[in-house]
Amino acid sequence: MTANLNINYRSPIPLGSTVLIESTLDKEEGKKKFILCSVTSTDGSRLHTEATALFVSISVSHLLRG
Ligand SMILES: CCCCCCCCCCCCCC(=O)SCCNC(=O)CCNC(=O)[C@H](O)C(C)(C)COP(=O)(O)OP(=O)(O)OC[C@H]1O[C@@H](n2cnc3c(N)ncnc32)[C@H](O)[C@@H]1OP(=O)(O)O
Repeated sequence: MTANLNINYRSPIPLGSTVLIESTLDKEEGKKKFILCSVTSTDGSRLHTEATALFVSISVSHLLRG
């Protein structure tokens, strides 16, 4: 479950262009997974977007609680 999501938009993505999206597991602490993500041009020369996210593992009952 997404607990936190931060996105920095560094440069516009031209409509119709192809981009490279890379995401990596930065670290894991118990139920918490910290993810890094970037969106670049396919040759990697231009950074479009970078993001960090925290995902927390949950049980099904967490969802049912509402
Ligand atoms: C350009 C790139 C784009 C990238 C796009 C990517 C696409 C992604 C797509 C995204 C699409 C989105 C679509 C969607 O996903 S939609 C879903 C959106 N998310 C929700 O609705 C989540 C609502 N929140 C909850 O259900 C609960 O709060 C959760 C499950 C998150 C935790 O409740 P739970 O009762 O289970 O656990 P806990 O409260 O004991 O916490 C456990 C641990 O976590 C730490 N903690 C909790 N919250 C935060 C926080 N905000 N910052 C920092 N830390 C936080 C907390 O301190 C504790 O740490 P520790 O004390 O154990 O060390």
